Amino acid sequence: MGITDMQEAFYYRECAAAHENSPLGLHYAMFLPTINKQATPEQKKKWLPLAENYKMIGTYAQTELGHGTFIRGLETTATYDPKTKEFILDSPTLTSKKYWPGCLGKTSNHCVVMAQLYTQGKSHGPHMFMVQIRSMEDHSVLPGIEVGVIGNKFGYGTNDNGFLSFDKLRIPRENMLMRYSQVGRIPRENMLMRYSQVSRIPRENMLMRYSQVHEDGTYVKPQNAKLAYGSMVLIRSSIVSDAARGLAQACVISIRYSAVRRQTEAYPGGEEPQILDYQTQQYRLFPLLASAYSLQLAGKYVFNTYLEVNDQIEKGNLESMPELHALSAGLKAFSTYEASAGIEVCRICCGGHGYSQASGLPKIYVDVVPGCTYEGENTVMMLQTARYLMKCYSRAKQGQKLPGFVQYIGQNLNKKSCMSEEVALGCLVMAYEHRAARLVEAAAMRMQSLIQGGKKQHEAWNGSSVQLFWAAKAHCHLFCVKNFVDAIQAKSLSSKTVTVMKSVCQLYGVHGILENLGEFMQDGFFSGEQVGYLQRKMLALFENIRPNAVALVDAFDYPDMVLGSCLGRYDGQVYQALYDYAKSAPMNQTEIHSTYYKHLKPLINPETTSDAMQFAKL
Ligand SMILES: CCCCCCCCCCCCCC(=O)SCCNC(=O)CCNC(=O)[C@H](O)C(C)(C)COP(=O)(O)OP(=O)(O)OC[C@H]1O[C@@H](n2cnc3c(N)ncnc32)[C@H](O)[C@@H]1OP(=O)(O)O
Ligand SMILES: Cc1cc2nc3c(=O)[nH]c(=O)nc-3n(C[C@H](O)[C@H](O)[C@H](O)COP(=O)(O)OP(=O)(O)OC[C@H]3O[C@@H](n4cnc5c(N)ncnc54)[C@H](O)[C@@H]3O)c2cc1C
Repeated sequence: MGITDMQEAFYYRECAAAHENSPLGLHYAMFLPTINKQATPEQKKKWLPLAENYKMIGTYAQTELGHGTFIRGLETTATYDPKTKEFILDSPTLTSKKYWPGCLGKTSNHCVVMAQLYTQGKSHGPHMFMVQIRSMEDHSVLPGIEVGVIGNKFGYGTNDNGFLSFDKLRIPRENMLMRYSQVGRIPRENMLMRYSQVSRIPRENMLMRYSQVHEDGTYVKPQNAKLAYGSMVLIRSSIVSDAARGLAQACVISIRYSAVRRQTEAYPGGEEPQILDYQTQQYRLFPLLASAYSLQLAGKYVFNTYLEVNDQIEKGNLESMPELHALSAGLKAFSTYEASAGIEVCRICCGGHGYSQASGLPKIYVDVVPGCTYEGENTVMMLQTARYLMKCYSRAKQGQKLPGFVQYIGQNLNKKSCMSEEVALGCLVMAYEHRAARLVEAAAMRMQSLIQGGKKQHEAWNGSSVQLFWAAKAHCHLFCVKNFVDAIQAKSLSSKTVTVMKSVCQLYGVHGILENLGEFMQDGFFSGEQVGYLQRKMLALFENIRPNAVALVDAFDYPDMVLGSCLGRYDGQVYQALYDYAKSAPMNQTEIHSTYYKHLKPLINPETTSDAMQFAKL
């Protein structure tokens, strides 16, 4: 299609087949970026044209039957043979078989494989290798490889997630993609070596962007071992917007439908009101609308931060890697948790029709919810963020200045809320900062008390991990609230837009406090009276947002073809669309279904079963 920008290409594909996870999804989302980010210029020159022109079609094969989260526990091995300058890839155990990678089972002819690197008898941890798994002539599986699909899943039916194992497959050193810290360049004649691959291929197939194996097998380690995790950080940074998009689309469908659907007399003999006028419907949907706006802003921020930090990394400055990791890991978890739960609420708010595929909501849900698992299981990601927050806390206690969004850590916790009837945005931010700072401190105190009580570091960590999770979640929630408030206050929006968007932002902050009241009140930061202000403000904001609710979802500007929903159509012709959808159901193409003759007729009219048997033989 000639679109070069990754995001634009994604939107184009979304329009063509919304939430139909593409069998080339991993090719675009991880295989191409991994070559781009983990490759040397020479190797990009060799592979990118092939991959961009769909000669090499690939995926990112890291997860195994036995390990997904714990990358350092992966069992696939890549052992360097200095005699032939090759790596021997092997799946030594049942649990080492790659399992889950998207587009692996039947589509890809290459994959980037994460394997434990062994050279000169020593292990150097997980590294990436470019491996051809199918012939580029006839797509047959190459010798030494077993590959297939993993079978039906909760969703993702259009993606051939697969399994893959190696039986002492020899691969070249050529693909260790390396641009920096090149100690001793790969001999030129090896670099541009024609890329052929069956059994004996030179050692250059190892992705050597950041680390390298010399021809004699000497290993040169990268500036930071986590650079090899870069592709995951990119996807995590993209998933936040992806989750926001799913939640926004679900809000469009459920709020438009709630403006069309009328149900139950408002009073005896009265007309049936739009269900959007029920306060309980507003209580469930309007905060989700606010969350969709908040997550969209958060998604933009984290992706822009990724681009900035990745730029620095490419120039050798790794200083902001930890902060980017903590931000992307935490927001990936926070956004997919919020979006998945929110899409389900949107579905339920549409009653029976929400349960129909005609609503478009099940498809959005099964497309977004695996985001809680892939690219780093959410709890594990939150704990990674907590790990970073603990380090910030101890630095704050030593009087060190903290970067960016973590400056609130270590603040004075004795103050009380400034919340008044007006519910100022600044008081909302202060409340979230206080909550997060308090939970970070509580987790740190818990860790310290366990260690002082004799627990080892890892025991204290596990014994504090619930509080660490709470702290990380509060940190991410603060980020989203503050980022939303900053956007409202910074935006040069028209006064009308600011008024409406300020209400949406206020609702996001107020609702988040009321839904997590214990964490905000545990230390008396809020008085009971101030909680009353918040409750009254929330109900007032529902009334304030109601007249603009449909306009606020129309503003997301998703075309009907992307929503794929009879309930969320722009023209509101819901019932005709549902009826047409039903009529078009394949089972309605015949008046009597063939199974009647075989299974029902013998029960209903046993005497005429013989006709049925005749029919069954047709
Ligand atoms: C276009 C839009 C598309 C959007 C939709 C796309 C759909 C895609 C479709 C589906 C696609 C699905 C595709 C898939 O699913 S692909 C498979 C995805 N799999 C994962 O994400 C695995 C998750 N696990 C991990 O990442 C690691 O094992 C973790 C991180 C958990 C531990 O790791 P490890 O055990 O090695 O480390 P450590 O815990 O000892 O910590 C050691 C230190 O390292 C630091 N550290 C750790 N990690 C990073 C990092 N990344 N950058 C910078 N630093 C990092 C860490 O802060 C710590 O620092 P310090 O505290 O010591 O200072
Ligand atoms: C739709 C889909 C697509 C995928 N695509 C790909 C792909 O293209 N390529 C690829 O390589 N992989 C892919 N995966 C695999 C995915 O990356 C892993 O499933 C994910 O990383 C989680 O690992 P796991 O399955 O081993 O879960 P586990 O880590 O076994 O998680 C199980 C439970 O254990 C808990 N747990 C694990 N470790 C810890 C810890 N340290 N502390 C506290 N709790 C812990 C988790 O919180 C979770 O509740 C895909 C998965 C899905 C569902």
